[in-house]
Amino acid sequence: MVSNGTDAVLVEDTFPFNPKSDQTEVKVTVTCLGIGCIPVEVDGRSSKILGRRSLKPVTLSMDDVVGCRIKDKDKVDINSARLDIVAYPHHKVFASKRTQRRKEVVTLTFKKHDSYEENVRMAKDWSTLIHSLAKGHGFQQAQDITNSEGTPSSSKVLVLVNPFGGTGRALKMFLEKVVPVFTDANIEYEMICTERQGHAKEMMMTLTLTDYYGIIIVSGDGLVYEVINGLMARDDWKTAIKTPLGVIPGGSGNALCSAISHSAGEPFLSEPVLPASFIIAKHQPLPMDLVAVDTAEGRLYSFLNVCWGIIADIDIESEKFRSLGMARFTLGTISRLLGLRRYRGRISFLPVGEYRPKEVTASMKRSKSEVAPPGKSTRNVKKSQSLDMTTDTQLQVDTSGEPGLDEVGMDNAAIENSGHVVTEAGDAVNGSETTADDASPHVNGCAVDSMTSELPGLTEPVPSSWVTIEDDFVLVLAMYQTHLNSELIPAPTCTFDDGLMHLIIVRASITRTRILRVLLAFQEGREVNDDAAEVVCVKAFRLEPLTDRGILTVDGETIKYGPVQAHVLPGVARVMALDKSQV
Ligand SMILES: Nc1ncnc2c1ncn2[C@@H]1O[C@H](COP(=O)(O)OP(=O)(O)OP(=O)(O)O)[C@@H](O)[C@H]1O
Repeated sequence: MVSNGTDAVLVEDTFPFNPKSDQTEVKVTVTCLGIGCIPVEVDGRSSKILGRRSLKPVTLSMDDVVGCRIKDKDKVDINSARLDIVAYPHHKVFASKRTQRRKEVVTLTFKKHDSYEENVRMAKDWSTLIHSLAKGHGFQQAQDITNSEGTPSSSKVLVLVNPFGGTGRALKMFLEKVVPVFTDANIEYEMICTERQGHAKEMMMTLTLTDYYGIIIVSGDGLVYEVINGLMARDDWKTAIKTPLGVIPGGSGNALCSAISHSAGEPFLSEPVLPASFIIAKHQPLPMDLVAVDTAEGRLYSFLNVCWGIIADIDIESEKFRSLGMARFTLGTISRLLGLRRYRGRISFLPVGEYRPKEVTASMKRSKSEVAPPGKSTRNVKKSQSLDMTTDTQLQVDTSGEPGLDEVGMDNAAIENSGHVVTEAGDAVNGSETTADDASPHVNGCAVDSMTSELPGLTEPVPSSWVTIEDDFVLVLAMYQTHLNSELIPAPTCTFDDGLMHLIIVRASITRTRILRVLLAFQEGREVNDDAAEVVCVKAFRLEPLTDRGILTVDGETIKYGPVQAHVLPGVARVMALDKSQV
């Protein structure tokens, strides 16, 4: 039924499953619970009631089990002890190819002994074992359960609910949908509703963290950002930031939660709350990179992205339509495509491995005089007619037709003088010789990977090992999670702790139609395939906008417009996620 040679049986017994005491065999292995023949409740209804009268053997995967609970004493059979085992396996959605998790409860009745105490002790042993296996602790022997490595020291989590996040239903959602899963998974919690912007950050700065084994954020990315920056502002930030963070989608974008669901293989569809609650119930904290972002106003700690250009504009300018949920992004996209803006700027970065410029033809042919030294302005480089439109301008609004290369008929020669500049120490134009090993650990003698390391000041030149591009851009987006929101997946290959930023650069030579295609690729989680767009894996970057006005965001929050630079802090934080490879 359950056991095979590699999945040894840890405990087994027979149990009565009806008042006439028909016996059925139940076995527990590291990976599953195998039951000979027993009624199972699905969504609160018994399988008998559901019409499955000829009951078949049931196998519940430990991956789907969230917990067990000893039930109240039976009023009739007073010496028996009953144990509910709760799982959330996937079920097919009617008339669809999709599956959805649904609750199933298996009740085992322990009545071999004459006293309730002895029966309940047995039930508790089973409960402890199953509970530990459900959390992914791979015990080979039942007696190991007393030493459950990884069991948190505190028994409760702190839940922060932003009552105004997203469409303002976070509290109701938590009470109605999340609390039942937490109850099934024996999760104790303390809940606090945030009272104002900044409240969560203040709390994190003074909280006694040992009182909790994790912090659950029921809101959007804004509250996660506050929690992370609050933890990083503490004197004990090195340990504080290791507090596992869980997220329930109560905002409008929910990028982190979408990334967590995606990486766990749990589709973030019409019902994202149950999978998110399930993932938290499984409690498998994974390391997560943070990114230190230096701005003119100081340092921030970021977990999602740094964004400049069309996507930042869409995100921030559609804030006023927050009550529409995800629809606000669609509305914003249409508006920004109609009034397409290009931004002049300089992007410098430390690539991982060899950097091969995507839009190379122009750069390759460029004369030495057009190649700016790192950190030096190249504004006086001669520009083509079309790109002169945006040179030295404020933010440009293009109200003409398709604006890009296609329409104005720029050829390579024109591009050659267009002000696209790629610089790099050594053989700049032919691409860097830098290898992953060379690139990752040192920038001007600083270990970029080290949590204490610093990049040069924002006004100092970038290190000579960096690549610099000066051009007109439609988008510069540094991603370190797969998702931008629940519908856009610009960096599908990102993992929580890959120690990288995926720098997406879209030049202003792109047309509206092609931008739409890029956005479609983001929506479908596909690789972007456009001559004007490139994705570079970097350890650090500096972005210097050369327009006076524009929107720059970190994790969806607007920051002061001006130069920013960022570097990765690999795996410093922890997030409650599921490693699909282990599921
Ligand atoms: N009680 C409150 N009143 C007003 N603002 C609050 C309160 N609690 C938290 N906030 C702030 O609300 C802002 C928005 O919250 P959050 O980002 O979590 O939701 P969202 O913007 O809808 O989601 P997303 O960021 O995923 O789009 C955050 O900046 C947060 O600090």
